[in-house]
Amino acid sequence: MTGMSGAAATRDVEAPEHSPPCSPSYDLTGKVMLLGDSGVGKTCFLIQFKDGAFLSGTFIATVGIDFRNKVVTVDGVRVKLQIWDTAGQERFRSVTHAYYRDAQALLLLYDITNKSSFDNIRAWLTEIHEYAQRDVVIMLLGNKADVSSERVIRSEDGETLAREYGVPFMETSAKTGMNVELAFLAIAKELKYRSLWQPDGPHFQIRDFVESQKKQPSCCSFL
Ligand SMILES: Nc1nc2c(ncn2[C@@H]2O[C@H](COP(=O)(O)OP(=O)(O)OP(=O)(O)O)[C@@H](O)[C@H]2O)c(=O)[nH]1
Repeated sequence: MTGMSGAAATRDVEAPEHSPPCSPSYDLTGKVMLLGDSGVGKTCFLIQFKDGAFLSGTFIATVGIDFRNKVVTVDGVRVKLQIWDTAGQERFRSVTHAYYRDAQALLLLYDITNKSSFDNIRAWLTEIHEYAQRDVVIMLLGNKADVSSERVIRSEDGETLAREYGVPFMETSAKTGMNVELAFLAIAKELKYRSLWQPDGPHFQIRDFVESQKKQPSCCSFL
């Protein structure tokens, strides 16, 4: 009933009068995918958002694709985010391509301590443009911002790349939780805005919202 396909989130239709008197626990749904090289922290990012916990210890690569749901409330509207955690390993790409089409939003992660994960962002964006909806919401995230001693990608480099592609950007930490909730909140707000859009209604710019709300890592970028 509340599932969405296509580029815009859908509103729940009102239940017919003969339906049982239970209201759905959300007003909109949206499908979000986490993308990026293996090891950038996609699974940890999702678990931090969903459970407020950080998975440390042995790294177990995702096999194929997995998902979790979480409802966030933005401006009184409950948005159920269905979040798909994809495997970053090359051998699973053909599996994940099939899921791009229905996604309303994509969180594209690199690891600030891993240069190749940053260099591969352009290839990820090419893939996104090939397989995803044209108006999919994309956000670029530089994860592991807590590991400042091993930083190899400056925050400015992330900013510059994001500006080139016209997407919002912030650095995040799945370990400390920095900016994790904000990333999903911004997506939920954008989906709500698109779903309720009216020519004379309020205006929402996801990039401005992210810029005004994002936290910077406690230690500045010094590279
Ligand atoms: N310090 C720190 N470590 C992190 C962070 N996010 C993830 N890690 C670590 O990075 C490793 C990889 O994390 P995952 O979340 O499994 O990476 P992934 O992107 O899901 O990898 P695939 O499933 O192979 O695509 C794990 O050892 C995590 O503990 C972070 O924000 N900070």
